[in-house]
Amino acid sequence: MEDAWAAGLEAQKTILREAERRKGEKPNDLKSREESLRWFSKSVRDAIFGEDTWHPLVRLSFLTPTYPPCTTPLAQLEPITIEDLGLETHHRGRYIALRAITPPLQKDTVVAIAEDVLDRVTILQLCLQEEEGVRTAGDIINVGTVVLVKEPFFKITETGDYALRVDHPSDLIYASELNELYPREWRQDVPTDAKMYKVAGDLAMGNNKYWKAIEAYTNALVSSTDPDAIAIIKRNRSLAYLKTHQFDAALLDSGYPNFGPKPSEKALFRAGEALYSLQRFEECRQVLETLHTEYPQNPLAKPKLERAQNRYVEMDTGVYNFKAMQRDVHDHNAPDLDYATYIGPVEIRESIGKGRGLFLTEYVKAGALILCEKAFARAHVPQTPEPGSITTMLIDPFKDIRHVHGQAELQQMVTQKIYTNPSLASRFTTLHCGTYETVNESVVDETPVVDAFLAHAITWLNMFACPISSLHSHRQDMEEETRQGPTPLSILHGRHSVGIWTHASYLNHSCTSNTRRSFIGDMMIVRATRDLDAGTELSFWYQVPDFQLSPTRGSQQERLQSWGFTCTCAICQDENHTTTATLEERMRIIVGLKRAYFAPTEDKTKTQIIKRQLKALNATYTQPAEDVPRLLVWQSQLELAQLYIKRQKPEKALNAAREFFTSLGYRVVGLDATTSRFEILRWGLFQDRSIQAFFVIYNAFLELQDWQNAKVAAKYAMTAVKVVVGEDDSLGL
Ligand SMILES: C[S@@+](CC[C@H](N)C(=O)[O-])C[C@H]1O[C@@H](n2cnc3c(N)ncnc32)[C@H](O)[C@@H]1O
Repeated sequence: MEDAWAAGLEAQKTILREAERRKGEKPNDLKSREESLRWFSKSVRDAIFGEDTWHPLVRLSFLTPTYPPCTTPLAQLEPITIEDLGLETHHRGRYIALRAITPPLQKDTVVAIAEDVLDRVTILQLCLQEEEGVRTAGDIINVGTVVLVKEPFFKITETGDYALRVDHPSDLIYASELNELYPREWRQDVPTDAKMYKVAGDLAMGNNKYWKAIEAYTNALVSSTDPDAIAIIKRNRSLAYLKTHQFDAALLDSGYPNFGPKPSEKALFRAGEALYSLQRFEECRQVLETLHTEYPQNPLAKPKLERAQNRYVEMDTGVYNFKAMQRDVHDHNAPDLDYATYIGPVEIRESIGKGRGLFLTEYVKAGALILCEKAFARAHVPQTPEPGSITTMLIDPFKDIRHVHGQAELQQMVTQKIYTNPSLASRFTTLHCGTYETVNESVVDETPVVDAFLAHAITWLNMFACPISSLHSHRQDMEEETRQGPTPLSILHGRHSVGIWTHASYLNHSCTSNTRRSFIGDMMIVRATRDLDAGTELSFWYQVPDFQLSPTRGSQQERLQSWGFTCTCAICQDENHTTTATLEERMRIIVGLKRAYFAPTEDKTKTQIIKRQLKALNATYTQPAEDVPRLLVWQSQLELAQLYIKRQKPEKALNAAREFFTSLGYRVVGLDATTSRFEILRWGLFQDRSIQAFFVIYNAFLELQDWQNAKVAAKYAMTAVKVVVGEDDSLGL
């Protein structure tokens, strides 16, 4: 099966790569209407029986070479028909009017057969349309739907058929009969009675057909002159927009911010809902306060106002009910949480050699909350897929890149989000896009111009993998570790859903990072991992620098390759200056350390061997650990400390724990025979397992009956927990 799949995929990629040769050709073998309908019926049958793909559990979609969206107003484009379309050609300066003659087939794209005004037919492929839950394929296109495709792209598909492919959502215009570009040939005697359209809209609303309702209300508005009727139609359309997640349009139709002398209850309510969904909590709170004051009998006014107030407080203070957040994720299995974004004391500015970066505007202590950010978009991928569930795969046949799992969905989600809610677009479109060249126009024909390829480039460079909750993964990792011994860090990360967080996206990578990200559902929490001065650039790991897993020179740079930069942090620079012989020597010692740890010898012998080998390992480093944290040392150092605790040697455990922290560049006092209180004078490179190291110290002090120092260790352990799982409120959950 796998071989056949790989061969099938390769064949499709070859068709796409070779298509370019026929660029500009007007094919003389266009399918007739009957042939096209037969092709469509077969495709539907194959889709039903899972025979439309080389692998029944993989849904493939293919990227085409990038091209910009149309930025010419429709009125300045000239019409074209199917027989004049050239293959692999973007028909700049043209538009084509098409009418669907079949219902849609939902594959990786929405597919239908459509005719032009000369009765020729073509396959129409609509890419990156809304998710089925927001808009069904039948609402996107159906028999009789008339669309105008701007600057149509006619191409050879991966199956060798010809299709008109629409990548940019803004290149697709739905034409109503009242639109002057609606082809004359298809015009019927259209009633221009506003009342009739309004009734049609109301009926559609009653049947939960919100897209139809929007179309009918829009037609009603075109032919309405009565201001009262217009206000009512707009309020109704506002609700339809809310139901279809078009919050900008819903807000506009509600009349916000000018509700007039006697604001309507429905207008206030709908404006409140739209503002809430756009996360404009301060304005939302004000509108709902008016609603509550003007219409105290409205049963929803008070709870909705309280909800908006809670979001406002979170946004303003960074104080969250983390326990409730964790409950939402675990008990209610709801990865998309209803909380506000908090942006701590940070600003975006230039970071030399790294583009822009995120910088602190004030001093913060280790563990401080920097960001608690709701995802701009998040594609959920279950950790353990249900048997038989479909994997989506986005293939770039020209660069031979595969984007698996949530990445294809994420691109679709962000593309639709910025198209349907243009006020949110700039948060996303201003993110780093590498070398992708963007178009200048953002609005044409009063519609946002959405570049699907820009969305792809940004998604690729800015997305992060996320577990359903870091608390949950941390517990799983701990259980795994108890059963099997330490797991390499890289295995613990990157098996998750993916998302975009538009503020966190400004953090650059450093292997010597000073913050850590964690997740609760779709909330990303970024905390400082050390005390940091104002003006410090914040960084986190894009990839964990796990030199134990891939010890060869340059392996970390390889892991970072897809972001298109070379890390020049102190650790990476030091690696460049270290001889291959030394790197090999370190790996020999590491192998010896692992062997010693898992050997069936008694703990006393084990500790002696580990101690000796750690000494040899430390001797291979030339730079002080405060400048270059020793990523190959800390893990064995922690194992040594844990062995001493097991052997009830608290002083030795404290000493080994001190060495653990020293190897990561920390400066600590109070873990030796001195009388100083235990204290971290300088924080080093944070590792998740600092939690265990603090617990070693805590247990050692308990054994020594040094309650004061045990308390200090417990406090540090809680800071570490907060950094790793995002919070420390729900430890008892
Ligand atoms: C998520 S964005 C980070 C913000 C980005 N610097 C900007 O200007 O918007 C990722 C991109 O930042 C740059 N970057 C991140 N870390 C870097 C580093 N350590 N050195 C150089 N460039 C880095 C790379 O271009 C990478 O593709």
